[in-house]
Amino acid sequence: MADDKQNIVMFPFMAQGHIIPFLALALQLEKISNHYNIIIANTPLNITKLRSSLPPHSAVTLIELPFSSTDHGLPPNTENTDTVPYTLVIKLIQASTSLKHPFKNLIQSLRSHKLCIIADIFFGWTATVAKDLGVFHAFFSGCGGYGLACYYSLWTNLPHRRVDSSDFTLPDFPEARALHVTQLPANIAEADGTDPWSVYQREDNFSHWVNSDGFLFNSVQELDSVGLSYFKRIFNRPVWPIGPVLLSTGNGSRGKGGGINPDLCREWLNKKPENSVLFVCFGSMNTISASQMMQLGTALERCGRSFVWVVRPPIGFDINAEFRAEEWLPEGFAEKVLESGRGLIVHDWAPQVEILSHSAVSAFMSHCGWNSVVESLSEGVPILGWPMAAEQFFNCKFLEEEVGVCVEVARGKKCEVKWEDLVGKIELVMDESEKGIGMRKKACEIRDLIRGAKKDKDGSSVKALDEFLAAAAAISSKPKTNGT
Ligand SMILES: O=c1ccn([C@@H]2O[C@H](COP(=O)(O)OP(=O)(O)O[C@H]3O[C@H](CO)[C@@H](O)[C@H](O)[C@H]3O)[C@@H](O)[C@H]2O)c(=O)[nH]1
Repeated sequence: MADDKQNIVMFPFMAQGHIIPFLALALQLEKISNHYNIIIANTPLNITKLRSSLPPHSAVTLIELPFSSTDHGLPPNTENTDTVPYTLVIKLIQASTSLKHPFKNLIQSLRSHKLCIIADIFFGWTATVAKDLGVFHAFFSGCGGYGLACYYSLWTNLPHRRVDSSDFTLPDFPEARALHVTQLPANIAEADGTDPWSVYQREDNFSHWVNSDGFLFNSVQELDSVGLSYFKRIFNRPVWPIGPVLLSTGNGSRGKGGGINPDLCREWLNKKPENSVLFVCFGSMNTISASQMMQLGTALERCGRSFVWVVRPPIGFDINAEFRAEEWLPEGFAEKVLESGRGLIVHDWAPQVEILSHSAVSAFMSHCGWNSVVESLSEGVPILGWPMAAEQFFNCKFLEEEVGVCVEVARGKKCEVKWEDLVGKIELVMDESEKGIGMRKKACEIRDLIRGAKKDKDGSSVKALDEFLAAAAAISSKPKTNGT
């Protein structure tokens, strides 16, 4: 690699929701300038998948770090959260610390060049590796500032363990106001500081964050200032909101490869009137319970709206197994939907960015994963929030209470859901009611704000990325004194 170029080593956690924004950022950096050698490091199977997602002329280099899932008590070939049930995700996370030595070796081998590391927020330990070797390091958060602030504060303080009531506040993030215990992901609700999740987050992850040089966020300053300022306050480090970083149409197949041909999907949407379709999708790794699925199916049947619904086997079944519509959906639902053409049931994976950008789509029922949030709001599509895990509950709260572009329809993978309630909320957002009109208008305002952040050289996200690259170049050009 040419010496005058800066090497940027990017290291996402092994989950589609993390790899997608890293790949999007890698392609954006590649487009901005040919002064960078962009390297994405990951485990062999993720690298294979990434290779097929790279555009043909991309010069992004992919580097495999050795990893054997069976060494860590995981099933063979388990290298991504999309192939394991949620209960095994912690094992995969713990196993990821075995990448420390290969990662350190990689960084050492590249140290004679200008070098910068952009690592995942689950890989806190990379900041200490970087500090030891005297290499510039930043985290890139695929989560928004507000959601991650709540998530970080909860793990580090476990405030819900110290109160008797169901409502509580965050000691270092009062801006979030009251949280309710039902808004906690299962692993935080159960955490006591000694469980495997707490130990990983506190010891292998968060305790290393002080060693980083700053934080990149797939977010927008004008939208997310409160959450972003939390990280400036806690870490006294620069925060660069550079979003939205999106994988646009034409990047070939992503994720699991696609359960529907994007052309067919587009043709189906082309036949629908503007603003008439509800899109239902719960991210790259989540699904709902069998009873929730039945209620949602009934709601979609009764509400009379057109819809695209990405389905996966319900909780308790192998998420990658074949979908049994006759068992998990209301009787005759799939046939009726097909005959009437009112709905499109997509198995496992749909071209989400393309669907959300279609003018026929009016609302998005989503688990509020942050990629989904930015993809939706970038197109001015309001959200029916059904948070399920991680920081999704706080994203949903933020979007509903602070931004006004979301209505929460359900909470978690175990809650009781009634089809009548779902229909009511779908109507609320999609109807010509005052609330629906207001929410859609607000979503369009946020879309314009987001687009403004990426526009020309004065957009806040454009400037933030320039500032980050300048900081990385300045620090990584200095002669290294520490590290061996
Ligand atoms: O059928 C599908 C399903 C998903 N996607 C894409 O997959 C990504 C999903 O990301 P996200 O919406 O953020 O959901 P998760 O996969 O659940 O994301 C994880 O990572 C996010 C960012 O770090 C966190 O906000 C979430 O809580 C965490 O679960 C998005 O780019 C979607 O466009 C598709 O293209 N088609």
